[in-house]
Amino acid sequence: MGLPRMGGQGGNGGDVLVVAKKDLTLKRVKDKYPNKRFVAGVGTNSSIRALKGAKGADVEILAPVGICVTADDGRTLGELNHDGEKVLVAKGGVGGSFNSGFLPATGQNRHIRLDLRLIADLGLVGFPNAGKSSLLTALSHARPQIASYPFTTLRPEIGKVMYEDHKQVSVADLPGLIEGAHVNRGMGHKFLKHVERTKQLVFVVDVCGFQLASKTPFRSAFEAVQLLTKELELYKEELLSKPAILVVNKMDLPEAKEKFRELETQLENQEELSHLLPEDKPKSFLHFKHTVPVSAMTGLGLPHLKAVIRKSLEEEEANESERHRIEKLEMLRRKIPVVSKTTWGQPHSEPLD
Ligand SMILES: Nc1nc2c(ncn2[C@@H]2O[C@H](COP(=O)(O)OP(=O)(O)OP(=O)(O)O)[C@@H](O)[C@H]2O)c(=O)[nH]1
Repeated sequence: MGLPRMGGQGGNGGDVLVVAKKDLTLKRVKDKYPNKRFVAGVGTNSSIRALKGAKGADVEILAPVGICVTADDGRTLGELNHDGEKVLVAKGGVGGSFNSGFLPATGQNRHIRLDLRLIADLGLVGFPNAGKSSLLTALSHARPQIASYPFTTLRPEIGKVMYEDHKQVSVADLPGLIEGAHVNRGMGHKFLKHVERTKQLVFVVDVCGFQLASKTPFRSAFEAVQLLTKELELYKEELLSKPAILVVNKMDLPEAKEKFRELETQLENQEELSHLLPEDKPKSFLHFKHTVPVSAMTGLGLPHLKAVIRKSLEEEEANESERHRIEKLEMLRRKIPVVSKTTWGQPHSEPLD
């Protein structure tokens, strides 16, 4: 409020902004703000000592880089592509002054939606040479570089998997992960930062295991799965809450079938076998929605993998829309007071539970 006697001007209300912060994930944002309601500070009235009242405190909603902010009418309010970028979502009301009869104006009030712009539906995660690029080529129309030495993939290569009914699914081949990627070894963070921007993960392992270099130890397929899990966990644990599919590649190699059976048994008994793993085993084991044996080279198992990918995405979409429906209902329930019919003339409100 302005102070009429002195022609004073009240302070403006604070603003609500969304601010991009690197290394944040959408899940962390959700957990941090369970109420999903943000109210900026009220401006102070003008007084004899301060004819112009102070502005109310702004509220900053921290969100991951790559966020698109939309209003509930579908209008895009802004995109945040770099750390520290901000978008104003609700402006505080202007303080009262001579022009407004010294009364303050109401601030903006908005429902917003935060969407992480995904680079692809699925992200291929695997140690170098597991055959991610070969798999992407075999599944889609991408033409990634393929070579028999590690780190061929330097940046995410996106391929489109086509289905007979023209449905398309995008798959990103993320640069080769190595042990210690979470501390930025190899392509470390460059790789890991993309993982958040895919809906689901596809772990790719060589059925025969791998050895990164002559000085590093040999890792079985089972160990590769656990080490990949550990790398993701150490970087950002919540990445492991994404649905995951395990693709066991190079099934054309001799003894692949026996090795695959062995891996299946090991995955069924992960807890009991944890003592066999290297010291840095993951805190919790991943349970894959599907485990699919393939050969990117001969095409074995690829039609099945395509079907599994689609099924998994559709299942998640159904879960997601159900979650949205429940959230909307919850929101309505909190917002709409019920006017009791029994107390005519004296409406009283009660929550709709
Ligand atoms: N036998 C066999 N070899 C394969 C198969 N898939 C890939 N390879 C070979 O494995 C090597 C590595 O394949 P890539 O597709 O480049 O592996 P990548 O995981 O993308 O490797 P990075 O780009 O380093 O992360 C190449 O020599 C491929 O020819 C397969 O199904 N069977």
